[in-house]
Amino acid sequence: MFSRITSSKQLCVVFRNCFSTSSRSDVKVAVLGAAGGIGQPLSLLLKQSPLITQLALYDIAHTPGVAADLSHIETRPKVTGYLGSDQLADAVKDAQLVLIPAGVPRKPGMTRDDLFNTNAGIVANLVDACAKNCPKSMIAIITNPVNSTVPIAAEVLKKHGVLDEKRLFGVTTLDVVRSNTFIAEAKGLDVTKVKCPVIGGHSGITIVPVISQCTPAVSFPQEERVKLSVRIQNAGTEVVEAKAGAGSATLSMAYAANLFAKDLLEAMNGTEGKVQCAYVRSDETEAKYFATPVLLGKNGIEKNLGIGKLLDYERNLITAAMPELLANIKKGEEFVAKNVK
Ligand SMILES: NC(=O)c1ccc[n+]([C@@H]2O[C@H](COP(=O)([O-])OP(=O)(O)OC[C@H]3O[C@@H](n4cnc5c(N)ncnc54)[C@H](O)[C@@H]3O)[C@@H](O)[C@H]2O)c1
Ligand SMILES: O=C(O)C[C@H](O)C(=O)O
Repeated sequence: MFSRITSSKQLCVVFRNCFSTSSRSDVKVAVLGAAGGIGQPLSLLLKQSPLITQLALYDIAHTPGVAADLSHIETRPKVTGYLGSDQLADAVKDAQLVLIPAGVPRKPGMTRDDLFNTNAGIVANLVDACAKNCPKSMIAIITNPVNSTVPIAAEVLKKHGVLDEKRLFGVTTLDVVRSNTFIAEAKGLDVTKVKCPVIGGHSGITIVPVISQCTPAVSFPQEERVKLSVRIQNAGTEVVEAKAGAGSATLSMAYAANLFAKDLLEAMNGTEGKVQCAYVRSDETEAKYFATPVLLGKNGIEKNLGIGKLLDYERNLITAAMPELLANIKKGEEFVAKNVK
């Protein structure tokens, strides 16, 4: 091939074609809270994506350093840093995907709902900027309490008249990642082949692992199934306690959010068959928001794949989750009604 090249212009074309990626259009991804425990490793993982052309990093502290550091990596996304509320609009302007891990994490003894008072306002403010500057963007909320911050985001977008429920996600991928890991460990399976859906919400008993739908199929005596399900529900707390005051899951969360973002970006780019569990607007149960597997497409959620067949035990877990989930959703909606103009 190279023997037939006669000019430097031709060489450039060959070089570009050899190293081109599957996507040629501009894809801007913004991370809000990019200097945090999740934000930094997540941004590092996103910096490795050939599907992203601009990686916009926003935080209220430390983004110039994080952006300068990441910008030296020899990968496709161009990194830009934004610091403080004056630069928020530019950070999200025309983004196709906004990932939000901004806000405070738990300390031992706290529930995710204990973060509501601090994080509700942070999420409302960041989503307000998205509504104004990138109204068609996919928005993926990581900030806890996810059960409430997703309804908050929806209500803010609704106030601006730009809510598209197919483009709003609560990121619950870490629950799936944990289930896959724990099941593979328990059964001695290749963890890369294990896929276990987790549905419901993202806090304590609202997390509902559906081990009966795991692939490959696995069976457990009931006592062991209960123990494993409870461990999955409490896995976040396991990390909070191990970190002993220094925060919650950051590295595994960055891995999980990157997995979710990768599948969503690929689906937006036309790859078919990408499925992830996510906490989304739902008609599956009486809860307005409920995590289930969703088929991703160019415009976000192509199809909600639903709850599927459950064991009585799993159905009972949903029943037990419902009061807390409904209260969390109501709390988020009421926050916007009372506090956001
Ligand atoms: N969805 C999940 O599965 C999951 C998993 C782990 C953690 N989380 C949640 O993610 C959030 C972040 O966790 P972390 O460990 O990265 O916390 P962190 O404290 O390490 O980082 C949070 C970052 O947010 C920034 N920030 C605060 N207010 C902001 C604002 N108004 N605008 C922009 N940035 C702002 C901070 O400066 C900080 O850099 C927490 O709420 C945590 O509970 C969710
Ligand atoms: O447990 C937390 O507070 C963080 C996160 O929601 C998790 O599941 O690790």
